[in-house]
Order: sequence, then structure tokens, then C-alpha cells
Amino acid sequence: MPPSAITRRLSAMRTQTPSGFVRLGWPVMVERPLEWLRAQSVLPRFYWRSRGKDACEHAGIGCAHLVTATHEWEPAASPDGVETPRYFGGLAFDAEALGWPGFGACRFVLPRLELEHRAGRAVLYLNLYFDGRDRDAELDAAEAALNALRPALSPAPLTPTGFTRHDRPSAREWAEWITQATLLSDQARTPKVVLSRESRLATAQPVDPWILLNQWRQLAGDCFHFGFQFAPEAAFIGCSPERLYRREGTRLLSEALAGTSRRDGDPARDAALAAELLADPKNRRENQLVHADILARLAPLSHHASLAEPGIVKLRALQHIRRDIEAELHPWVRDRHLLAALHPTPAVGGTPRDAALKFIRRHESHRRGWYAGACGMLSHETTELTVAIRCARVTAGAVTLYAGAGIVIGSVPAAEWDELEAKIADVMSLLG
Ligand SMILES: C=C(O[C@@H]1C=C(C(=O)O)C=C[C@H]1O)C(=O)O
Ligand SMILES: [Mg+2]
Repeated sequence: MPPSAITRRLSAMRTQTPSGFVRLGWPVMVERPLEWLRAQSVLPRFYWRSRGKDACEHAGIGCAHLVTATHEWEPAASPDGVETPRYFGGLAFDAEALGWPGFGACRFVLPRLELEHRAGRAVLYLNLYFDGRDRDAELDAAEAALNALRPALSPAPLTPTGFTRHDRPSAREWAEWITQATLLSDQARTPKVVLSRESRLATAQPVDPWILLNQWRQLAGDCFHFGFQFAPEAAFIGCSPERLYRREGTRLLSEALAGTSRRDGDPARDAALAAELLADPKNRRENQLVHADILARLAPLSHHASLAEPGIVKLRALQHIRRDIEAELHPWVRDRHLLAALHPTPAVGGTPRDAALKFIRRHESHRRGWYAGACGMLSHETTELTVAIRCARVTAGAVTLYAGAGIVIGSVPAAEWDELEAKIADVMSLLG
């Protein structure tokens, strides 16, 4: 139950002419936002947690305002400088391609209710959005959302189920694509193209996406954790190591994350694998093409941009090369400019962008949808988006996994196929 001060505020608004965005918040006793989210019956439901051990968790339900094109989204700074709307959602990899049912090319939601969990404390926010709407209908919707709230559930284990796996492309088709992409003529057009595979795990038993996400994130500590469910049978979850960008005012953080090797349980061998990765020409090229593209695209948007030395990101089953990028943006730059510039990055598309997209559209027969898209949180002050990889789509009869690999000169089909396997290893270890 919301405190009486909140219900009084809502009643008072019925005799006023509220406008714009109104946010009311109060502390709640919720320890595990994902279990709170799983208990709610309202859709959409979504979950977002940025990378890093101090990151805040966000769980949202319902929709107070929907944005389906980033150029429509221009949230003003609030007059008191404290509260501005926060939208959660994402973009498809390729806005021109056929996407997944229920997702769309762009979908950012201002949740009706947003639970924020930080350092052991939870606050629930009720969002109202009055512009161009019937005041009483908006207040009715807000009250109905409060009345539909349910208490958090207890953590539940994943029900074991059997799956039958179907890969698209097959290993044989994959080898043909790699051969084609690494031909000299194709190399001249597209020095890097990121090709992907869909692994459909069909099952007769329903899989709860939130239970799966809860277990998955425990294997993927230093990653972005996300889940979006727009309809009962349209959920997308994942644990991605890659930041598309984080913007705090005019300060921008991005990164080139590309180049992959496996890990080894033995620390000395693991360190040797990391050193080999950093020195390997094929993996360096994958990474170099990403940071060169990001820096070139940021140049017109920023005063200066800097590139850090290469480092290694260690995940549970694999390691990547990462180079951090930092820029100071011109004051006129908005998220829509950044999205147009940085998405899709050569880490998941390739370079040059148009030629790589053409290659992907010509060869891949599965729908990428939001896989390799961008997802996260947008607001006037702070926006943060992850590159939507290491992810799964959960539908009525299947869990579908996606993985891609950057194909450059020197790519070998079998090794790139193994890289795809390593990229789905965490979630596969849960689904068995
Ligand atoms: C495309 C994916 O990952 C990307 C490709 C990488 C590579 O080829 O080395 C590494 C990290 C990501 O930028 C994926 O995980 O699906
Ligand atoms: Mg690679």
C-alpha cells in the first residue's frame, strides 16, 4: 500500500490542472527487485542494471508514456532540476529489417511504476504524464496500477526441462559465409562483418524469463543485466559485457569491446591466453576497426575524444579486448544524435556500416530483432545503453539464443564457430 500522503496527492490532483511529468516516490521494503517484478501481473515488465558493483537496480511495470522513435524523445530538464522522466527500452539491430513480434524497431517506456534499489534501499516511484491527456483518465490509470501491486515472491529455481536445439545457420553454411566474407574482394568492401547465429531451444514447458535472468546474472557479475517483457510470450533477457555508451550531461563514455579468447582455469595459462589475445593480429584488427569507427563518429559531436590502452575483460567462460573511450560532447548533442552515430557499432555490425549491413541482410535468414540492438535507460541527465548481446528471447515454445563473431581477414570458420559456442556457454550451462 502506498503511504496515505501519496493517495492524498493523487486525490488533490483531481481538482488541479497538473501538466507534464509528475513523479511520486516513497520507500518500500523490497530486497530483491527481480522477485518483486516476477510477482507483478502488469505488462510491460522490465529490469535494468548497469555494469559495476555499485550499480542501481531498476524494475519497471506498466507504461505511462511510450516512445517509438528516438527523434520523438526530447525530455526537457525539469524546472526544479531534480526529477526528469527515465525511460527504459531498446532499439532493434536493424530498423529496416523484419523484427520480432511485439518488440518493434524502437521502444522506450516511461514505466507507470518504477522500483529503484540502491545499496540495500528500495524506493517505489509512481509516474504520471499529463501532456495532451485526460487528467482523470491518467489519475485512474495511476490508482489502478497501485491497486494491482503484489508483494515480492521468494526466489524460485529454474524448472528443469528438455530442449531440442536447432541452429541457423548450420555449421556448414557458417563456413561458407566466413569463406565469402574473407575473400579479398569482400574484404575490400567490408574489412569487418559481424555474422551471427540463432540457436533455438524448443521446449514443451514454459520457461520463466525472470527466473532464468536471475540465475544467469549470477554467472555474469561484471555485466549489464536486462530484461524486457512486452507480452506474455515476448521476453528478451541478457547479460552483456558491452557498453554502447553512458552519457552524464555532456560527458560520454564508450568503448571498443571486440576480440575474444577462451579462459583457462589455471591462472598462468589464463594469463598466457590473455597475452596471446592482446598480441594476435586477427583479434587486434577486430578491435581496431571498432575504436577507429567510434572515434571517427564522435569527432563531429565532441570537443575531444580519448582512447585508453587495450585491456582485458575477463568473463566466466571467455575474455575480450577492451579499449575505453571518453569524450566531451558539444552542448547541442542529444541521445538521438549519439544513437544515430554509434548504433549499430562495428562490434556487432561491421564496417563500413552500410556494406556490412548489406552482407548481413543478404546472408542471415534469422531475424536479429533486438539481438545486437541497444537497450537500457534514457533520461535528460544520464543515459546508459548496453549492446544487446549475450541474450535470449523467451517465447511460448522456445528459448532462442543469439551469438555473433567479428569476421575479418584471418578468420577461420571452425574457430569462429567455437567463439559462438563460448558466447552462449553461460546460459547453456543453466538450460543444460
Ligand atoms: C557479437 C557478439 O559479440 C561481439 C563480438 C566479439 C568478437 O567477435 O570478438 C566480441 C565482443 C562483442 O563485441 C555476440 O556476443 O553476439
Ligand atoms: Mg571475435
